[in-house]
Amino acid sequence: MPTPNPTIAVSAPGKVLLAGGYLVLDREFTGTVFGLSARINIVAQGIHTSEGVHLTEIVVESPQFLEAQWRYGYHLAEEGGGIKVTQLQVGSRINKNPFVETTLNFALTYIARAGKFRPTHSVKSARLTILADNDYYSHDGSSGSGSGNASTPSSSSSSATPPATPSRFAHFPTTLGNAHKTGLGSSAALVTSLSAALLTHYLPTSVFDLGSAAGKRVLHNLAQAAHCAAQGKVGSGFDVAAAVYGSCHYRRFSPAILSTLPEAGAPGFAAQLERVVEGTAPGAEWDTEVVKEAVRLPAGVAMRMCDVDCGSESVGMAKGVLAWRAKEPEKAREIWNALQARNERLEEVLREGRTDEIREAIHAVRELVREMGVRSGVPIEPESQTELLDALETVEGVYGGVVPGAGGYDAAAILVKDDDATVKRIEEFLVKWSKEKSSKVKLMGVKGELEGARHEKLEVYQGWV
Ligand SMILES: Nc1ncnc2c1ncn2[C@@H]1O[C@H](COP(=O)(O)OP(=O)(O)O)[C@@H](O)[C@H]1O
Ligand SMILES: C[C@@](O)(CCOP(=O)(O)OP(=O)(O)O)CC(=O)O
Repeated sequence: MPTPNPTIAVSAPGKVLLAGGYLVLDREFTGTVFGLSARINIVAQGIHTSEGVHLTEIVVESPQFLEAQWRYGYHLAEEGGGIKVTQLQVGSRINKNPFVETTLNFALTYIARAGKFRPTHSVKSARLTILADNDYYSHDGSSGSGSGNASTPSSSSSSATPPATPSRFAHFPTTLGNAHKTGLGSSAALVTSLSAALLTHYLPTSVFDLGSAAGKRVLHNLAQAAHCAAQGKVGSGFDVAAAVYGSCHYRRFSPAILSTLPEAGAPGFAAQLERVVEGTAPGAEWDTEVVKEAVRLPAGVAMRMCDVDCGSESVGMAKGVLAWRAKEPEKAREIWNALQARNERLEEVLREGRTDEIREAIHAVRELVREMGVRSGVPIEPESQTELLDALETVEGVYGGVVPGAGGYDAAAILVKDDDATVKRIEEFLVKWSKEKSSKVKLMGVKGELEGARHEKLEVYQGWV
């Protein structure tokens, strides 16, 4: 009887781009990336079948949500196309999850190559359970911190039994498609943690070790490739870098690295994926730069996020900024060079613990971000956000804040004194502010955190798997 693959748990953090929005799309510039305490957790376990039953199936489920189970059969695609999954129907209809499906195609194909598996049979059936920390989503129009959003387990139609006591993982009485995302990078954290879970479950530690530098590199390259394929575009990849490495100074990879890769299941996909992931494909060596030591917070300072109840579309925003850059290349270069220097200065002030310089360093960054916004006609730091950030600075214990990532109306990242009294003052201020401005601004529970993808203890997920 072959030994079953072990039951394991891993997690990967969400992201926030504190500085370097837009610039980080270009390899000439960099981004200041923070990992977050909100994680996507995955438990991977074998599926036990009675003797003689040949079942080959991968089941992925998100028991926090309604109708969130995806079942797949799999086969070896012809002409070296790798392992390709086919979704099986659950109930009356097929409910697609392109991020899960693409990750399975990529990760299982790589695992079969790297583990030198014989044809499909050696990939055994498995069940993967996804548990997302509550701050990734809000519902009932509210964005909560901690487990405030938890509803009773009885509203579940899922097969798993949630624990009876309020837990770290809320039960959202909605489908994933209807859940309101808070913008913490759920898809990148999901693709990364699902890849890490599959690699750890199927491969011996001698081939893949999440705790090693080589393991992190393989995970990063695989997750970037799968995430780009699933979202149908190549972004800067800072969100996947945050999920793998946690907080870091990030320079993107050359997009050409992924252009050599056939579609999952197409002839030659398996061999080329292995080369791309291992960085041995000629002309496709990875040039990502991740400097973890560069990004730190001063002792006693925390990075917190505010959720502003109002969505903005960052894809259209990036198009607008890049169109301006193409139209006014000289001015854009001048602003981006200056902004890069100011972003690096902010990073340095934080790293070196110069707390009394944080506010001024943030003001310098925001000034040029606003200029880029005005010139491109894109609301990167719109007036309502300028007002909010300026007003937050009047709260004792708040050093300053920015519109993170692409900017827009929906979030603020703030640097604050890391104590309960400051949190209380901010919460009180935001209640008053929301009333006065007829908007909904909330302090989320999530904090900046340094660590990236990691192993977790199975006990944490008791009652869910
Ligand atoms: N908890 C989860 N379980 C399963 N899939 C998830 C989960 N969270 C996110 N996803 C996947 O990620 C997609 C959201 O990705 P996207 O719209 O890019 O948002 P984000 O900006 O949060 O990354 C979902 O449609 C789903 O496919
Ligand atoms: C414009 C960007 O540089 C930053 C966007 O950061 P956000 O955190 O706003 O991203 P989304 O999660 O995709 O909404 C694009 C990029 O780097 O890919």
